[in-house]
Amino acid sequence: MATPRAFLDIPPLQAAGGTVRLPGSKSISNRVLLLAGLCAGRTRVLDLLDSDDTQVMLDALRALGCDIETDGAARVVTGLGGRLAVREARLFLGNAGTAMRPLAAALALLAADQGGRFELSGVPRMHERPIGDLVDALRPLGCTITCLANEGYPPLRLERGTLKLDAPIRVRGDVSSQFLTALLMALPLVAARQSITIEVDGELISKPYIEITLALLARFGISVQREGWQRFVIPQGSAYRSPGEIAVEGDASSASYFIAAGAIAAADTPLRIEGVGSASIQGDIRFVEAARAMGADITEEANALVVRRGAWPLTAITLDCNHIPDAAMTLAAMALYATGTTRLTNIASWRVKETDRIAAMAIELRKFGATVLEGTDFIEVTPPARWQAAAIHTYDDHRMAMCASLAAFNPLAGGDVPVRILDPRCVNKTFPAYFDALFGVTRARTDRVPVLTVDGPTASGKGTLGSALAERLGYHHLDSGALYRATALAALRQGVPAGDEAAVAAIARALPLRFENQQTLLAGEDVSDELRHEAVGSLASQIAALPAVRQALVELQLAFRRLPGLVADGRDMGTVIFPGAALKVFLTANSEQRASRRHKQLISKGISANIESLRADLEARDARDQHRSVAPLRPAEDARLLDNSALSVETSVDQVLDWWDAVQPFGSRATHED
Ligand SMILES: O=C(O)C1=C[C@@H](OP(=O)(O)O)[C@@H](O)[C@H](O)C1
Ligand SMILES: C=C(OP(=O)(O)O)C(=O)O
Repeated sequence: MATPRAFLDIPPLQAAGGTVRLPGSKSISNRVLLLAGLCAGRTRVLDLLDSDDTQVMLDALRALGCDIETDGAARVVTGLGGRLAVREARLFLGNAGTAMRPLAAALALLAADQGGRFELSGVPRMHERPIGDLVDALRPLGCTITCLANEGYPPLRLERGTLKLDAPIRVRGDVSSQFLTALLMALPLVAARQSITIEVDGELISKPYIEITLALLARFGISVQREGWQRFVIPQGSAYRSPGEIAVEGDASSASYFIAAGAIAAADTPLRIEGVGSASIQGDIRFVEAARAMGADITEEANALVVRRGAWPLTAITLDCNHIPDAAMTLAAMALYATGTTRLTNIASWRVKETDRIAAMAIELRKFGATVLEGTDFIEVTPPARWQAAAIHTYDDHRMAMCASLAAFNPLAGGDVPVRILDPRCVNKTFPAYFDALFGVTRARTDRVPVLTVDGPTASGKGTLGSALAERLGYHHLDSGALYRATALAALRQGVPAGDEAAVAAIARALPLRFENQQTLLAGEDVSDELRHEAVGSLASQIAALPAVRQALVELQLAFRRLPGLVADGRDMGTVIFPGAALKVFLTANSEQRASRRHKQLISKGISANIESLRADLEARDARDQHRSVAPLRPAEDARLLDNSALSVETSVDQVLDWWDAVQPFGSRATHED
């Protein structure tokens, strides 16, 4: 399933269970990439996260002259060995704090020491995320840093300076721990001749992220000496040494959504989460303790977690969340299922992350009917007395989208409403396949999984329309014609004649067919092009008239109705297979148009064709389809008719989406600002 652009509607969810594999940790991935890029030689990185945040780091390293190869599932980074290969670059770092802050420190030191001019920028929100404390720590060292728009914020320009490293370096840690992390990762670059001391001013937040930094520095040969959280010393002569190969753990913050799903909805089957466990170096693994306090039953393995529903409803908690700032957002979503009021404190940093997360969470959770109280550094959530369907703004914040998806379990707490996630692609920051993963381990009542059917005669463009709609809605796509064509192809290959109904039905029943990445695979072989051949098409039309064959394919077609929804195109989708579909479209076009489209399609594939005979053939097929006794081709009584003879594909798609929106619980207004 492709994540749609505008919104994703999640039907009410009933249960969670099964196995999910986590993507790599963002915090580890970007640290490992930077350290591999700064040290000498090659580092093979396994299980790297592939997402927007790591993409900007990879692009930046490439722009700086690091060689990055793909070797099977691994990435191999050849580092700079502490010497700038490129003296000037403009680096775009999106909204990745783990790229902006550490790269700013490393390039500020390198540019000051070796000469150079680097500009670091990001998305507009990145230019509102503070970096002043890091700039203030680096300037006294002789780094030349200019804030190009507002003092204390990116974009930044970094240029030649004169380094003075004798005095301890002071940094504030109460706005973000990433400033200290940035210094710890960058300063070994200049620690050859003297030890370097960093002193933290004030209370350090998000401390466990410093533990990740120290653990990974150790893997790269740097052993930092420390006195609590106040003083860190990088010994003289420190130099990065590649570990050769390093594997990235699954992301513990990403695990939190599935831990929550298990705590809320794994009542029958446990939810197994693979990729992190008790051996994790990520602080967010301590989300497990918070989830347990709310009632989750969690068994920890070294690299996996098994979650079951424990206490139900969940128990409200009051918790200082400073140590788990990211995963704490998930507790706010779990609070929707708790008895009483959950209070999450010491989370002021939420206000300077991807969005003002305290404000955003308060506004959006209220839409479900929850009572939410916010303060400068806390949030209190009391569950809805009555659940309301809501369209949730995500503010380009991946965690807002992932947290909001958990509200779809509302049937387990007396609700029965779908959840609309606006701009769901924001999950690309750290977890591009989030919704696939979620739908892989959750279940809704079949009749709540929405279906949109598109029926119509041959060459009416229903396949094109169906797949475009599925893409826009983020739904699965069933091209039911392909099932008949694949049965026909299999029959042709096995020499079974169309007249042998029982034998063709047996082939249909056991059809080893899969749809994957726009390909149709028959027994593992890509037959997408072959299915379009006229011989296959005309046999398909003949066997589609056989009742036993149609019956054999019913189960297979019904099985396509999976979360989050289905667009099914064919000839009897709305009349026979999915008679309860929320929207049925009957697509037509005149035979002249259809013959001309089919002609173009064949010619573009290098297959010669005669337009007149195609048209005669189409009309003969229409007659056969309309008059067959089983499931004849006709519009369902409640179908919307769409004649696309004079319409572009985009116009047809927009028309159907308008109809679709009108039958949704939210109505079309819910997608706009409200
Ligand atoms: O160092 C890191 O990898 C991170 C530190 C935390 O930021 P703060 O230190 O700003 O709280 C966290 O929120 C962020 O997602 C990742
Ligand atoms: C705060 C986050 O990201 P960043 O690394 O950009 O700070 C986050 O992922 O929740």
